[in-house]
Amino acid sequence: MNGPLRLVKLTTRAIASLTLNIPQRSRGLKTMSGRDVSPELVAQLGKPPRMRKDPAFKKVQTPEFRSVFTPELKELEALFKKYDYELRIAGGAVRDILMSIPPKDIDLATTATPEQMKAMFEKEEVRMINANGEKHGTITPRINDKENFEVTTLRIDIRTDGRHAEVMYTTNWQLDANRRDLTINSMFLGFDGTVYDYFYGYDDLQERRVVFVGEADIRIKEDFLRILRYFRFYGRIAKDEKNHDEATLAAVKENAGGLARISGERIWTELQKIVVGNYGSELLLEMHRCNLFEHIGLPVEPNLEEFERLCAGLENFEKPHYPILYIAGMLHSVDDAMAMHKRLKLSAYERDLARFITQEREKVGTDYTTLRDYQKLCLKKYIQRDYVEQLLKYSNKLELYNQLKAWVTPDFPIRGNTLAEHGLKSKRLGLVLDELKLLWADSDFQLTHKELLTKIPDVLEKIPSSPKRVK
Ligand SMILES: Nc1ccn([C@@H]2O[C@H](COP(=O)(O)OP(=O)(O)OP(=O)(O)O)[C@@H](O)[C@H]2O)c(=O)n1
Repeated sequence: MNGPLRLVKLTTRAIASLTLNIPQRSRGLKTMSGRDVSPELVAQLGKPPRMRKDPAFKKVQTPEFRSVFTPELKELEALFKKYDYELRIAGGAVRDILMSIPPKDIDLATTATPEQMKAMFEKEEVRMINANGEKHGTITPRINDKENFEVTTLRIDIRTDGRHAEVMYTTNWQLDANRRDLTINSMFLGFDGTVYDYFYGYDDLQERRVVFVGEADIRIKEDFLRILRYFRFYGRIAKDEKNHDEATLAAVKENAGGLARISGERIWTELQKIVVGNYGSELLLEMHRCNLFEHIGLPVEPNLEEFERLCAGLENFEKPHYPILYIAGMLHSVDDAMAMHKRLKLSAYERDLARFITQEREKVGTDYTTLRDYQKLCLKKYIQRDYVEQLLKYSNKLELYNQLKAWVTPDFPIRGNTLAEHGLKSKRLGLVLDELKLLWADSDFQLTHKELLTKIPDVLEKIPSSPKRVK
């Protein structure tokens, strides 16, 4: 979730009822200010998730677990212990450790409130950084001027609007687990190696099963980006490309429109990880079947045939590939590329590559056949050499791709200012330069500075006196 959190206080009765997710307890819930608890929350109480009777069960002592214990983390743990607050590793890091993957970063969860943490760190003279995090319930101590840790207070989402959450702090670990997206992301790990798993995340991880905590529909409505997170983690965890939980897919389909409310940048970040991950192409096709495309800037009726051809061809090339390269296969035209850019806010590089590929791909095999053709393309002013290499990859031209990769571009013997000295200006100068480069390429890059200058009159003959703007 992003955006600031708003805190509300609930009555004791309301809190008690949240603990167990039992429907009858949801009736008549009020916040302390007398407001009704959100309908989503009440709905959430509608069906209790699969819950473990004995959630604290396993001692993990894998190398991945031990490797997270830097002296700084140990020091932080000792501090929380001294003040009698509980501290555990939370979410994604637990999932990774249990899969014997060293976690990228370690999120920590605690029973201490942000205020309590601040008081503790101030007293112990521990510097805190990123004061911004506080409005998200996260304090970031920097230990020994060496390592930062994000510590988030246990919380419950009281009210959500699909993007932001209104939260309440709690000291109940199960309630915090209950607000998380997937069962595999809902576990905690104590510093003695105990796994705290309330919703069978451990079993799901062993079985490579990707499901939401409780009802998928509710979890997705809390944050529609979770639709894409589902596909991303499916790629990371599942053993088989077609082993989706049917109820989950149904909820994804049902809530597809919610993605329209999520920012392009966040969608693109997830989408990129999905396409380059395991089963990337199959997942993209599944996302299409779930009617997600129109909400994430991709064509409602994508170029499936081209996409299939592209994915098969890319197998012949060494990975990784740019995510945008896969996506370009789904597009029919330059207009599709620009519409996608408008929605997803691609980088300038990605936008131009998508545009270049959709514009040039039909010329491969017709206008462009030899290595020389591609070398000439590389020499054009607005074309980066990398685009041309990507075009060859895209078109499954392995041999030409390798040849172009091995080609060292020789130095063009003429500079723009030499032409300026010959009275040529701006656009016309650029066009002459481009033409001379083509002649130079045709001479196998042999024409000298002097020889090229003698070609200028011929070149000028070919160029209209007031050229149209070239894109
Ligand atoms: N929309 C979201 C985003 C995050 N989370 C919870 O917050 C944790 C941390 O989120 P994040 O850092 O985004 O993902 P990770 O699970 O750590 O995955 P990654 O390794 O890709 O960072 C998740 O594990 C999950 O418990 C959630 O419930 N819903």
